[in-house]
Amino acid sequence: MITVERVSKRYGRGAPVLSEVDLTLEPGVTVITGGNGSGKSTLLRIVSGTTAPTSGRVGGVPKPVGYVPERFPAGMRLSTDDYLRHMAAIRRLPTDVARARAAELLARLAFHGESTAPMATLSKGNTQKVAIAQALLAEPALLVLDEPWSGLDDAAAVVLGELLGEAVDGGAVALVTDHLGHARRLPGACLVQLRAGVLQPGAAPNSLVSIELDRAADHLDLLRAMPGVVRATAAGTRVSAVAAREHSDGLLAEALRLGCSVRGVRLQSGAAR
Ligand SMILES: Nc1ncnc2c1ncn2[C@@H]1O[C@H](COP(=O)(O)OP(=O)(O)OP(=O)(O)O)[C@@H](O)[C@H]1O
Repeated sequence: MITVERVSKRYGRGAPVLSEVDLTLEPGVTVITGGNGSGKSTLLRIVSGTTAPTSGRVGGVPKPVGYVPERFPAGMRLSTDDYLRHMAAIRRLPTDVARARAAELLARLAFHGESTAPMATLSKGNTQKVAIAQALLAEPALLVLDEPWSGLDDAAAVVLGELLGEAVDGGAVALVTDHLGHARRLPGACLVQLRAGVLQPGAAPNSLVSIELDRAADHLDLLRAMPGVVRATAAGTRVSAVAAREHSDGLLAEALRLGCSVRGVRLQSGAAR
């Protein structure tokens, strides 16, 4: 469990950006919501250890930490391959393990960039895929993701939800901002809001629907790309999908149109932690 205790932050002599923030982070996904400038990125940087609070403390941070900043450094001359090798070395990952994990992550995210070219030449989405890959290289116990869905295409957005689900299933703590609305649909996601640097306690239960489909595996990519689909995995010809409740009718209609048969539909309630 990570404890954020009375954390305040001001930059220079400016007004406080965070005021006495108290927060407990448990394994699972915690989504920080709030308007522009409310202090979300600052809080994430403090929890990730990249910025020091002006007062207060963060305790119990497990290692390793994977961090995706809101803005990846621009103009990187390193190639994707060299950058991921470098990040793996910093985390003391064995070379062969790191190479295999990087290849797996880039393949799952459908990275289509030139991995030997300078990262500065990559598209926004491909750069974001590298940012996500480096954060997940060492199977982090704490994942701090600042707008990680930004720039991702629909298919990669679904894969990121799956990767996050796998990390959390493995016991990781994930602290996320996401103005696109993907994170709040993840199972069990806990939402907390910042308003002008003050944390507003409370959580919104998010309703999700589990859908089991037969004769569906050939359509996995199409189903994954449907709006509101949080995850979809295939086993044999069957597909298990989890979708936001407001999108489940659309998903079922499309599945039937594709010739799948519906084996089961179950409402999940993402209980607030
Ligand atoms: N390094 C910095 N130096 C000075 N001021 C900063 C710095 N970083 C952030 N700020 C200021 O702190 C306030 C909160 O910024 P922060 O980026 O944490 O908010 P945010 O909620 O993530 O915003 P957004 O949704 O727009 O990304 C803003 O007024 C911002 O200008």
